[in-house]
Amino acid sequence: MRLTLSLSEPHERTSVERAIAEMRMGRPVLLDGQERGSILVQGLEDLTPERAAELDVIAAGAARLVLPAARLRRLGLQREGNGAVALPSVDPARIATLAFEIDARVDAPVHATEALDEDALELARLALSLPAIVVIPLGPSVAADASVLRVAASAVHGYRADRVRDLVMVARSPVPLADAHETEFVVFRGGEGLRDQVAIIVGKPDPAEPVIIRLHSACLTGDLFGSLKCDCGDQLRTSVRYMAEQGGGVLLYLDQEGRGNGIANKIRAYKLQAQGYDTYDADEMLGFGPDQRRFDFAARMLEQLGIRRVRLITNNPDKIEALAKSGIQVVSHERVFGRTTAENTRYLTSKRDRFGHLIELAGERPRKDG
Ligand SMILES: Nc1nc2c(ncn2[C@@H]2O[C@H](COP(=O)(O)OP(=O)(O)OP(=O)(O)O)[C@@H](O)[C@H]2O)c(=O)[nH]1
Ligand SMILES: [Zn+2]
Repeated sequence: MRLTLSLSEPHERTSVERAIAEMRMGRPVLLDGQERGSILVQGLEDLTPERAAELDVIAAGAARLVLPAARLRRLGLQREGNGAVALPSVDPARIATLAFEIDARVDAPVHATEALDEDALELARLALSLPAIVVIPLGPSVAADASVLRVAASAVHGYRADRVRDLVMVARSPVPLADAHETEFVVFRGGEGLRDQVAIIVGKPDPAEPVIIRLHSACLTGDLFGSLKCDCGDQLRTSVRYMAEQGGGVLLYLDQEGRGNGIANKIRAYKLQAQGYDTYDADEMLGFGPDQRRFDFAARMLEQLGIRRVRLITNNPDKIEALAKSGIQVVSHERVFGRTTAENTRYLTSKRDRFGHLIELAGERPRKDG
Protein backbone atom coordinates (compact mmCIF):
# COMPACT_ATOMS: atom_id res chain seq x y z
CA MET A 1 0.00 0.00 0.00
CA ARG A 2 1.26 3.47 -0.80
CA LEU A 3 0.70 6.25 1.72
CA THR A 4 0.38 9.85 0.68
CA LEU A 5 1.97 12.40 2.94
CA SER A 6 -0.09 15.54 3.08
CA LEU A 7 0.35 18.37 5.58
CA SER A 8 -2.70 20.16 6.89
CA GLU A 9 -1.12 23.60 6.57
CA PRO A 10 -2.85 26.00 4.19
CA HIS A 11 -0.98 25.28 0.99
CA GLU A 12 -1.57 28.68 -0.57
CA ARG A 13 0.20 30.55 2.21
CA THR A 14 3.05 28.07 2.39
CA SER A 15 3.59 28.47 -1.33
CA VAL A 16 4.11 32.23 -0.87
CA GLU A 17 6.84 31.56 1.68
CA ARG A 18 8.49 29.14 -0.72
CA ALA A 19 8.18 31.69 -3.51
CA ILE A 20 9.93 34.30 -1.32
CA ALA A 21 12.81 31.84 -0.88
CA GLU A 22 12.94 31.21 -4.64
CA MET A 23 13.05 34.93 -5.36
CA ARG A 24 15.83 35.41 -2.85
CA MET A 25 17.81 32.70 -4.60
CA GLY A 26 17.29 34.39 -7.93
CA ARG A 27 15.07 31.73 -9.46
CA PRO A 28 11.96 32.50 -11.49
CA VAL A 29 8.52 31.72 -10.08
CA LEU A 30 5.34 30.87 -11.94
CA LEU A 31 2.52 33.12 -10.83
CA ASP A 32 -0.81 31.48 -11.48
CA GLY A 33 -3.63 33.94 -12.02
CA GLN A 34 -6.15 31.21 -12.98
CA GLU A 35 -8.52 32.71 -15.59
CA ARG A 36 -6.19 35.71 -15.88
CA GLY A 37 -3.47 33.40 -17.19
CA SER A 38 -0.01 32.65 -15.85
CA ILE A 39 3.21 34.58 -15.94
CA LEU A 40 6.78 33.70 -15.14
CA VAL A 41 8.40 36.31 -12.91
CA GLN A 42 12.13 36.79 -12.63
CA GLY A 43 13.71 39.22 -10.19
CA LEU A 44 16.32 41.43 -11.66
CA GLU A 45 19.18 40.66 -9.37
CA ASP A 46 20.14 37.33 -10.89
CA LEU A 47 19.16 37.88 -14.47
CA THR A 48 22.19 36.32 -16.11
CA PRO A 49 22.56 36.27 -19.91
CA GLU A 50 21.93 32.49 -19.82
CA ARG A 51 18.69 32.91 -17.86
CA ALA A 52 17.63 35.77 -20.14
CA ALA A 53 18.10 33.56 -23.20
CA GLU A 54 16.02 30.78 -21.61
CA LEU A 55 13.23 33.20 -20.82
CA ASP A 56 13.24 34.64 -24.33
CA VAL A 57 12.59 31.21 -25.80
CA ILE A 58 9.44 30.51 -23.79
CA ALA A 59 7.89 33.99 -23.88
CA ALA A 60 4.44 33.86 -25.47
CA GLY A 61 4.16 37.47 -26.51
CA ALA A 62 6.13 40.46 -25.38
CA ALA A 63 8.04 40.33 -22.13
CA ARG A 64 7.81 43.39 -19.88
CA LEU A 65 9.76 45.00 -17.09
CA VAL A 66 7.48 45.91 -14.20
CA LEU A 67 8.65 48.96 -12.26
CA PRO A 68 7.13 50.86 -9.35
CA ALA A 69 5.80 54.41 -9.88
CA ALA A 70 8.70 55.71 -7.78
CA ARG A 71 11.27 54.37 -10.25
CA LEU A 72 9.25 55.55 -13.27
CA ARG A 73 9.27 59.07 -11.87
CA ARG A 74 13.04 58.86 -11.72
CA LEU A 75 13.01 57.76 -15.36
CA GLY A 76 11.25 61.00 -16.24
CA LEU A 77 7.64 59.77 -16.34
CA GLN A 78 5.18 61.59 -14.11
CA ARG A 79 2.76 58.89 -13.09
CA GLU A 80 0.92 57.79 -10.01
CA GLY A 81 0.70 54.06 -10.66
CA ASN A 82 3.28 51.35 -11.32
CA GLY A 83 4.02 50.53 -14.93
CA ALA A 84 5.24 47.88 -17.32
CA VAL A 85 7.91 48.76 -19.87
CA ALA A 86 7.68 46.76 -23.10
CA LEU A 87 10.74 44.58 -23.72
CA PRO A 88 11.32 43.53 -27.31
CA SER A 89 13.78 40.98 -25.93
CA VAL A 90 15.09 40.01 -22.52
CA ASP A 91 18.28 42.04 -22.62
CA PRO A 92 19.93 42.06 -19.14
CA ALA A 93 22.05 45.17 -19.72
CA ARG A 94 19.12 47.29 -20.87
CA ILE A 95 16.94 45.98 -18.09
CA ALA A 96 19.55 46.82 -15.47
CA THR A 97 19.82 50.35 -16.87
CA LEU A 98 16.05 50.87 -16.69
CA ALA A 99 15.88 49.43 -13.18
CA PHE A 100 18.62 51.31 -11.37
CA GLU A 101 20.98 53.47 -13.42
CA ILE A 102 20.92 57.11 -12.32
CA ASP A 103 20.62 58.86 -15.66
CA ALA A 104 18.45 56.31 -17.48
CA ARG A 105 15.42 57.42 -19.48
CA VAL A 106 12.51 55.32 -20.72
CA ASP A 107 12.93 54.42 -24.36
CA ALA A 108 9.87 52.22 -24.94
CA PRO A 109 6.10 52.32 -24.33
CA VAL A 110 5.02 52.02 -20.68
CA HIS A 111 1.66 50.39 -20.01
CA ALA A 112 -0.46 50.29 -16.90
CA THR A 113 0.27 47.19 -14.84
CA GLU A 114 -2.04 44.20 -14.73
CA ALA A 115 -3.11 42.73 -11.39
CA LEU A 116 -0.59 39.90 -11.83
CA ASP A 117 2.23 42.43 -12.30
CA GLU A 118 1.33 43.98 -8.95
CA ASP A 119 1.49 40.57 -7.26
CA ALA A 120 4.90 40.01 -8.84
CA LEU A 121 6.18 43.31 -7.39
CA GLU A 122 4.79 42.36 -4.00
CA LEU A 123 6.76 39.10 -4.13
CA ALA A 124 9.95 41.03 -4.87
CA ARG A 125 9.32 43.35 -1.92
CA LEU A 126 8.60 40.44 0.39
CA ALA A 127 11.88 38.87 -0.73
CA LEU A 128 13.69 42.18 0.03
CA SER A 129 14.89 42.23 -3.58
CA LEU A 130 14.92 45.26 -5.83
CA PRO A 131 11.33 45.97 -6.90
CA ALA A 132 11.98 45.42 -10.60
CA ILE A 133 10.57 42.31 -12.19
CA VAL A 134 10.87 40.77 -15.63
CA VAL A 135 7.52 39.28 -16.55
CA ILE A 136 7.22 36.58 -19.20
CA PRO A 137 3.68 35.80 -20.36
CA LEU A 138 3.17 32.06 -20.71
CA GLY A 139 1.01 30.50 -23.37
CA PRO A 140 -1.08 27.36 -22.75
CA SER A 141 1.56 25.22 -24.46
CA VAL A 142 4.18 25.88 -21.77
CA ALA A 143 4.21 23.27 -19.01
CA ALA A 144 6.63 24.03 -16.18
CA ASP A 145 8.29 21.05 -14.55
CA ALA A 146 8.95 20.61 -10.84
CA SER A 147 12.04 22.86 -10.96
CA VAL A 148 9.79 25.91 -11.27
CA LEU A 149 7.67 26.82 -8.26
CA ARG A 150 4.04 27.64 -8.92
CA VAL A 151 2.30 30.10 -6.61
CA ALA A 152 -1.29 31.33 -6.73
CA ALA A 153 -1.48 35.07 -7.33
CA SER A 154 -4.44 35.28 -4.95
CA ALA A 155 -2.23 33.93 -2.14
CA VAL A 156 0.42 36.62 -2.71
CA HIS A 157 -2.24 39.28 -2.68
CA GLY A 158 -3.52 38.77 0.86
CA TYR A 159 -0.33 37.40 2.37
CA ARG A 160 0.93 40.29 4.51
CA ALA A 161 -2.40 41.14 6.08
CA ASP A 162 -3.10 37.46 6.69
CA ARG A 163 0.28 36.79 8.27
CA VAL A 164 -0.01 39.59 10.82
CA ARG A 165 -2.34 37.45 12.91
CA ASP A 166 0.11 34.54 13.17
CA LEU A 167 2.82 35.98 15.32
CA VAL A 168 3.68 33.52 18.09
CA MET A 169 5.94 33.81 21.10
CA VAL A 170 8.68 31.19 20.74
CA ALA A 171 11.27 31.92 23.46
CA ARG A 172 11.91 34.19 26.41
CA SER A 173 14.74 34.62 28.89
CA PRO A 174 16.36 37.26 31.10
CA VAL A 175 19.29 39.04 29.40
CA PRO A 176 20.88 41.64 31.71
CA LEU A 177 22.08 44.73 29.81
CA ALA A 178 24.76 47.22 30.80
CA ASP A 179 22.17 50.01 30.95
CA ALA A 180 19.28 47.96 32.28
CA HIS A 181 20.10 45.03 34.47
CA GLU A 182 16.62 43.64 34.85
CA THR A 183 15.72 42.92 31.23
CA GLU A 184 13.99 40.06 29.46
CA PHE A 185 14.14 39.21 25.75
CA VAL A 186 10.99 37.73 24.24
CA VAL A 187 11.19 36.37 20.70
CA PHE A 188 8.19 36.24 18.38
CA ARG A 189 8.15 34.43 15.07
CA GLY A 190 5.83 34.69 12.11
CA GLY A 191 4.46 37.76 10.44
CA GLU A 192 5.60 38.64 6.95
CA GLY A 193 8.44 36.49 5.71
CA LEU A 194 8.46 34.51 9.00
CA ARG A 195 11.02 36.89 10.46
CA ASP A 196 11.98 36.98 14.13
CA GLN A 197 10.79 40.02 16.08
CA VAL A 198 12.06 40.70 19.56
CA ALA A 199 10.42 42.42 22.52
CA ILE A 200 12.88 43.68 25.12
CA ILE A 201 11.10 44.09 28.43
CA VAL A 202 13.01 46.49 30.65
CA GLY A 203 12.29 46.44 34.40
CA LYS A 204 8.74 45.73 35.49
CA PRO A 205 6.27 47.61 33.32
CA ASP A 206 2.77 47.69 34.80
CA PRO A 207 0.21 46.78 32.11
CA ALA A 208 -2.55 48.39 34.20
CA GLU A 209 -0.91 51.76 33.44
CA PRO A 210 0.22 53.17 30.06
CA VAL A 211 3.57 51.48 29.34
CA ILE A 212 6.60 53.26 27.89
CA ILE A 213 7.11 51.72 24.46
CA ARG A 214 9.54 52.16 21.61
CA LEU A 215 9.09 50.58 18.20
CA HIS A 216 12.65 50.40 16.95
CA SER A 217 13.29 49.34 13.37
CA ALA A 218 16.53 47.43 12.99
CA CYS A 219 19.50 49.40 11.74
CA LEU A 220 22.58 47.21 11.57
CA THR A 221 24.90 50.07 10.68
CA GLY A 222 23.65 52.46 13.36
CA ASP A 223 22.55 50.16 16.19
CA LEU A 224 25.54 47.86 16.14
CA PHE A 225 28.39 49.74 14.50
CA GLY A 226 27.65 53.32 15.53
CA SER A 227 27.35 54.57 11.94
CA LEU A 228 27.48 58.36 11.77
CA LYS A 229 24.89 58.41 8.96
CA CYS A 230 21.85 58.12 11.23
CA ASP A 231 20.71 58.52 14.84
CA CYS A 232 19.46 54.96 15.44
CA GLY A 233 22.13 53.68 17.85
CA ASP A 234 21.72 56.68 20.16
CA GLN A 235 17.93 56.39 20.05
CA LEU A 236 18.15 52.70 20.92
CA ARG A 237 20.41 53.11 23.94
CA THR A 238 18.75 56.30 25.18
CA SER A 239 15.36 54.58 25.09
CA VAL A 240 16.56 51.54 27.04
CA ARG A 241 18.22 53.76 29.66
CA TYR A 242 15.08 55.89 29.97
CA MET A 243 12.90 52.82 30.45
CA ALA A 244 15.24 51.56 33.18
CA GLU A 245 15.17 54.95 34.93
CA GLN A 246 11.39 55.08 34.78
CA GLY A 247 11.04 51.59 36.28
CA GLY A 248 9.95 49.80 33.14
CA GLY A 249 9.14 49.79 29.45
CA VAL A 250 9.17 47.61 26.35
CA LEU A 251 11.30 48.12 23.27
CA LEU A 252 10.15 46.19 20.21
CA TYR A 253 13.19 45.50 18.05
CA LEU A 254 11.61 45.05 14.64
CA ASP A 255 13.22 43.25 11.72
CA GLN A 256 12.66 46.19 9.37
CA GLU A 257 16.16 47.08 8.24
CA GLY A 258 16.29 50.05 5.88
CA ARG A 259 12.69 51.19 6.53
CA GLY A 260 11.59 47.71 5.52
CA ASN A 261 13.67 47.52 2.31
CA GLY A 262 16.30 45.14 3.67
CA ILE A 263 20.00 45.64 4.28
CA ALA A 264 21.05 45.15 0.65
CA ASN A 265 18.70 47.86 -0.60
CA LYS A 266 19.71 50.17 2.22
CA ILE A 267 23.36 49.85 1.29
CA ARG A 268 22.44 50.40 -2.38
CA ALA A 269 20.66 53.57 -1.26
CA TYR A 270 23.70 54.66 0.76
CA LYS A 271 25.79 54.39 -2.38
CA LEU A 272 23.38 56.75 -4.11
CA GLN A 273 23.47 59.07 -1.08
CA ALA A 274 27.25 59.22 -1.45
CA GLN A 275 26.57 60.54 -4.96
CA GLY A 276 24.42 63.37 -3.60
CA TYR A 277 20.86 62.04 -3.21
CA ASP A 278 19.02 62.41 0.07
CA THR A 279 17.53 59.46 1.95
CA TYR A 280 14.12 59.56 0.21
CA ASP A 281 15.38 60.37 -3.29
CA ALA A 282 17.91 57.52 -3.09
CA ASP A 283 15.14 55.07 -2.15
CA GLU A 284 12.94 56.40 -4.96
CA MET A 285 15.76 55.84 -7.42
CA LEU A 286 15.64 52.16 -6.46
CA GLY A 287 11.87 52.03 -6.77
CA PHE A 288 10.87 52.39 -3.12
CA GLY A 289 8.29 54.74 -1.67
CA PRO A 290 9.22 56.77 1.40
CA ASP A 291 8.50 54.00 3.90
CA GLN A 292 7.66 50.29 3.38
CA ARG A 293 7.09 49.50 7.03
CA ARG A 294 3.88 48.40 8.63
CA PHE A 295 3.38 48.36 12.36
CA ASP A 296 0.20 46.31 12.73
CA PHE A 297 2.15 43.23 13.81
CA ALA A 298 3.90 45.33 16.48
CA ALA A 299 0.45 46.04 17.90
CA ARG A 300 -0.21 42.28 18.00
CA MET A 301 3.07 41.78 19.91
CA LEU A 302 2.03 44.36 22.49
CA GLU A 303 -1.34 42.69 22.89
CA GLN A 304 0.30 39.34 23.50
CA LEU A 305 2.33 41.00 26.24
CA GLY A 306 -0.90 42.29 27.76
CA ILE A 307 -0.24 45.93 26.79
CA ARG A 308 -3.02 48.08 25.31
CA ARG A 309 -2.19 51.61 26.50
CA VAL A 310 1.20 53.12 25.72
CA ARG A 311 3.45 56.14 26.06
CA LEU A 312 5.30 55.98 22.78
CA ILE A 313 8.90 57.11 22.37
CA THR A 314 9.18 58.38 18.81
CA ASN A 315 9.59 61.40 16.55
CA ASN A 316 7.68 59.71 13.74
CA PRO A 317 3.97 60.64 13.48
CA ASP A 318 3.33 57.58 11.26
CA LYS A 319 4.20 55.21 14.10
CA ILE A 320 1.72 56.97 16.41
CA GLU A 321 -1.01 56.75 13.79
CA ALA A 322 -0.26 53.14 12.83
CA LEU A 323 -0.40 51.89 16.42
CA ALA A 324 -3.60 53.79 17.12
CA LYS A 325 -5.19 52.34 13.97
CA SER A 326 -4.20 48.85 15.09
CA GLY A 327 -6.11 49.19 18.33
CA ILE A 328 -3.40 50.37 20.73
CA GLN A 329 -4.21 53.49 22.71
CA VAL A 330 -1.33 55.95 22.41
CA VAL A 331 -1.83 58.01 25.57
CA SER A 332 1.15 60.28 24.87
CA HIS A 333 4.32 60.42 22.85
CA GLU A 334 7.79 61.51 23.80
CA ARG A 335 10.57 62.43 21.46
CA VAL A 336 14.04 60.91 21.44
CA PHE A 337 17.12 62.46 19.92
CA GLY A 338 20.53 61.15 19.01
CA ARG A 339 23.62 63.23 18.50
CA THR A 340 23.84 65.36 15.40
CA THR A 341 26.88 64.74 13.24
CA ALA A 342 28.18 66.23 10.02
CA GLU A 343 27.18 62.96 8.37
CA ASN A 344 23.61 62.65 9.68
CA THR A 345 22.38 66.25 9.54
CA ARG A 346 21.04 65.88 6.02
CA TYR A 347 19.26 62.61 6.92
CA LEU A 348 17.58 64.19 9.95
CA THR A 349 16.67 67.36 8.07
CA SER A 350 15.09 65.33 5.25
CA LYS A 351 13.02 63.30 7.71
CA ARG A 352 11.84 66.51 9.37
CA ASP A 353 11.20 68.63 6.28
CA ARG A 354 9.87 65.99 3.88
CA PHE A 355 8.04 63.61 6.22
CA GLY A 356 7.13 65.65 9.28
CA HIS A 357 9.33 63.92 11.85
CA LEU A 358 9.37 65.86 15.11
CA ILE A 359 13.11 66.46 15.15
CA GLU A 360 15.11 69.28 16.70
CA LEU A 361 18.60 69.83 15.40
CA ALA A 362 21.38 71.27 17.54
CA GLY A 363 21.68 75.03 17.17
CA GLU A 364 18.08 75.49 16.00
CA ARG A 365 15.21 76.95 17.95
CA PRO A 366 12.84 74.24 19.23
CA ARG A 367 9.95 73.47 16.87
CA LYS A 368 6.38 73.24 17.98
CA ASP A 369 5.35 69.73 19.02
CA GLY A 370 2.67 67.87 17.08
N1 LIG B 1 16.05 53.10 3.27
C1 LIG B 1 16.78 53.71 4.20
N2 LIG B 1 16.63 53.31 5.47
C2 LIG B 1 17.35 53.94 6.39
C3 LIG B 1 18.27 54.97 6.10
N3 LIG B 1 18.85 55.37 7.25
C4 LIG B 1 18.30 54.62 8.24
N4 LIG B 1 17.39 53.76 7.73
C5 LIG B 1 16.48 52.84 8.39
O1 LIG B 1 15.44 53.64 8.92
C6 LIG B 1 14.88 53.00 10.03
C7 LIG B 1 14.87 53.96 11.21
O2 LIG B 1 14.11 53.36 12.17
P1 LIG B 1 13.49 54.05 13.45
O3 LIG B 1 14.56 54.83 14.17
O4 LIG B 1 12.74 53.00 14.19
O5 LIG B 1 12.38 54.96 12.84
P2 LIG B 1 12.05 56.42 12.50
O6 LIG B 1 11.08 56.34 11.39
O7 LIG B 1 13.24 57.29 12.32
O8 LIG B 1 11.23 56.91 13.79
P3 LIG B 1 11.70 57.31 15.26
O9 LIG B 1 13.15 56.97 15.40
O10 LIG B 1 10.81 56.50 16.14
O11 LIG B 1 11.44 58.75 15.38
C8 LIG B 1 15.71 51.73 10.27
O12 LIG B 1 15.03 50.65 9.65
C9 LIG B 1 17.00 52.04 9.53
O13 LIG B 1 17.65 50.86 9.07
C10 LIG B 1 18.39 55.35 4.75
O14 LIG B 1 19.12 56.28 4.40
N5 LIG B 1 17.64 54.70 3.83
ZN1 LIG C 1 20.13 53.93 11.43
